Amino acid sequence: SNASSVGESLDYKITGIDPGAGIMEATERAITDYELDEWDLVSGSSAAMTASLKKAYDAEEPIVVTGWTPHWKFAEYDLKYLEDPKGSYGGEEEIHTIGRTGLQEEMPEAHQVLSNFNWSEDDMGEVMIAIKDGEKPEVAAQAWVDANPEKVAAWTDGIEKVDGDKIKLAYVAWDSEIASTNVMSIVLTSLGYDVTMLQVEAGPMWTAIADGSADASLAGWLPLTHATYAEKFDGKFEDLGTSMTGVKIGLVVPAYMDITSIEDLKK
Ligand SMILES: C[SH](C)CC(=O)O
Repeated sequence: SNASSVGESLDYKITGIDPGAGIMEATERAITDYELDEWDLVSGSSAAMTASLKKAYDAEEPIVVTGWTPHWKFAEYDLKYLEDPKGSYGGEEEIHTIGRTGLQEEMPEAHQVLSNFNWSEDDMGEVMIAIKDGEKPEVAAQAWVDANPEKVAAWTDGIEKVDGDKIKLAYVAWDSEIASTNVMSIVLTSLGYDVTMLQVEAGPMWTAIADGSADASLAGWLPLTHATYAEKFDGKFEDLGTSMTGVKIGLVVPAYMDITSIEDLKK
């Protein structure tokens, strides 16, 4: 029998996430860069992608997903990134906190906490995995805050409490940002803020910060992943710095697949 090509075994489909995510733009770039002409990128959502990943993995079937680190899937499954010799996905990425331009003068205390916010892949992983295992996001976040008073104090020490000031945090339902936004919501609430978490798609998230309808977001993946949004809204947002470095986006497959590079998808 003729050995089916990788593409045939995958019906030439890459399982993506929400269409506005930067990883989707990077994957369209990879399809061009690697001349994957017969391939289609299927959009959906982060939750749908992880459901498809589980289904394929449990059946030990082939699958290629748009993946990123940090993410609980690497703790759950034996996965690997496909090498990206043409650099379609960039190199080391960072998670930035972004704020609307008036934030510092109007909400100095929140601006300071948001600027101070930083945590590790392990910190985020604890919250993400608890949520994956069925915990409500706000419960998982509260448990992490309760267990890490010294890490939270490093963000909030010396910052005056406020009296019910309203603040709106915009985010996209990526597991990483569900975790960080729920933790920050709890921390800002402990400082007296009345916090609203606004879950939107990536484009509307950046738009909300730029037009001031949201105050801040912990979901700015830069320098490459959200480069298009950062350029589009240049001058209309403030970069409050990184909450995590050494993060990554790319194409991810189960370790049981015997391909190692995006180049191998052409075979
Ligand atoms: C899915 S990554 C967290 C961010 C992005 O791709 O826009």
